[in-house]
Amino acid sequence: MSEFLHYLTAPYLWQGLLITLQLTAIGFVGGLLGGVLLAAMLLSRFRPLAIVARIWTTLYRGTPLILQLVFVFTVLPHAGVVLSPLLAGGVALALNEASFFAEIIRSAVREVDPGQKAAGRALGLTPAALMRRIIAPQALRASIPALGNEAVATMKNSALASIIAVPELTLRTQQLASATFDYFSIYFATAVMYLVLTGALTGVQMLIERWATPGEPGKASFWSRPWRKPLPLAGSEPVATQDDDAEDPVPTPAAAKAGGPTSATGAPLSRTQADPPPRRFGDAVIEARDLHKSYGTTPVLRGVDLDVRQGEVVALLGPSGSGKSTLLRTLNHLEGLNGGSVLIDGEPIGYDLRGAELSERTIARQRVSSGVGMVFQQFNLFTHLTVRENVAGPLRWVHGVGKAEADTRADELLAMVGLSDRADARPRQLSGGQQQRVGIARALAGNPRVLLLDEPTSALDPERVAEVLAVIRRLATESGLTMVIATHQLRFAREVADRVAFLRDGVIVEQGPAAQIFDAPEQPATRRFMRSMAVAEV
Ligand SMILES: Nc1ncnc2c1ncn2[C@@H]1O[C@H](COP(=O)(O)OP(=O)(O)OP(=O)(O)O)[C@@H](O)[C@H]1O
Repeated sequence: MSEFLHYLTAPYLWQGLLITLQLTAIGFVGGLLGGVLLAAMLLSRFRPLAIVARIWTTLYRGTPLILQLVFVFTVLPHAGVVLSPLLAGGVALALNEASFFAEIIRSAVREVDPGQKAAGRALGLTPAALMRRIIAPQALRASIPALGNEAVATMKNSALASIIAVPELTLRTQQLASATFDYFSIYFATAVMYLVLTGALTGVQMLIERWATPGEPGKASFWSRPWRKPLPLAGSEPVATQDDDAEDPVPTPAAAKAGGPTSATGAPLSRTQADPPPRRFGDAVIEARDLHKSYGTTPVLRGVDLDVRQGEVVALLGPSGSGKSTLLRTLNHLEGLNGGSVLIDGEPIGYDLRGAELSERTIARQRVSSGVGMVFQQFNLFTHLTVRENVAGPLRWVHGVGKAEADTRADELLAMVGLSDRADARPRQLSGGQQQRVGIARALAGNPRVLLLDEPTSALDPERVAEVLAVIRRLATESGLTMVIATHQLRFAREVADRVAFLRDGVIVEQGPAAQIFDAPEQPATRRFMRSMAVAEV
């Protein structure tokens, strides 16, 4: 025991430990930076970059680290790069770890909910803003356990640097044991040192995980650090609270009544209905012409024509799979087209005048200037942000509104949908109905001219449907907002829609005033659908 304690405190081994820590730090930090770069290349749409990154990761993951160490140490000097053993060991470790980090980061980025990515795009976030504000924070959080594992692996792998004479802990252990023949005590002391270090790394990982997990009761949260929270503003307190189970929780959307939400100062956030862009095609805000869309070889839209006029509420009805959601998603170019065109206020969206698809960055700007907001079936709230941040964030990142003003605006909108008291909650702490009301508030924040609602109540429990329909009903009847609603709620559609378009197999088989389509549909398919849905709704 005394030998063990003697070696455990031996300066010779502690110096080795210090070098092990240095190697680990170089390997981890360098590996992380390289991993981010490689992951970006792997995810790039520019195929040559992705191919280079794939070859690199295959080479580095497919060959032993010990060979890579020798390679860096002995081959680089021939290219005029002479590194000390410590630096060569650190660089070799970093190069090796980079390919593992790249795969961790790549898969974490891919795992971020595609619905949230679609919501970010629909809100007008550019690809860079989407990555920075929505994808990276969530991917980073999801990567923490795997990154922690890699930190431990880097430390253990650093022992292999002894092969190029880096005097780290393992090499010194071997040297000391060979000189004293006291193998057991020395190796035991070294094992304890490694265990303490790797245990400390695991502890740090767990702390970071706790810190970065938002909304866990009793846990400090990276995303809700006190110093990140907005200061309370005079008059910015939510003005109404609402019972979760209330049937009709919506105060009057006064801002929307006045032509859509405006900023806290009363100034337009991006554009206003009082100052519309010049229209070239009469009163139509949306003009969809001969839309064709296929997934693979399966046609989903087969020549859809749809005009929506300013202030009109159009209900898209049709059997499941008829293409309602797809049609809505083509209207703001969340889905590209195989044929046809969409004009918003006379301007094509997604394509230039020659029909070439524009860059995502340009399309993001088009989405903002065209003023098309969207509400999703699955809500698609940003799960790493609070309710208020979900509404205020896009205002800041897309419309350039200051934080205080954006928060005030968010609070106004949350009051409007009856969720003042949940502004600091995380989306997963809300019921489905509440989440959808936040989704509506978020879509209204940018002062849209047109609101697309993609089956806004389909994912809700029956008892939550009424609260969301109440919000939409108020918007439809009081705000003057142009709306296109895909829905299976016939009674609701009949109540709010000015016009109904009935889709079947990717074609609008009948469209006209709501009363006519509901009371006297001309097409047998429409009649059959209305009959079957009426039975289902009884
Ligand atoms: N990303 C996709 N990849 C492949 N097929 C898809 C995709 N999205 C939709 N589809 C298919 O396109 C067809 C139309 O889907 P869509 O969601 O537009 O219909 P819908 O009328 O909205 O249906 P529902 O009322 O059930 O939501 C369906 O057959 C669906 O399986």
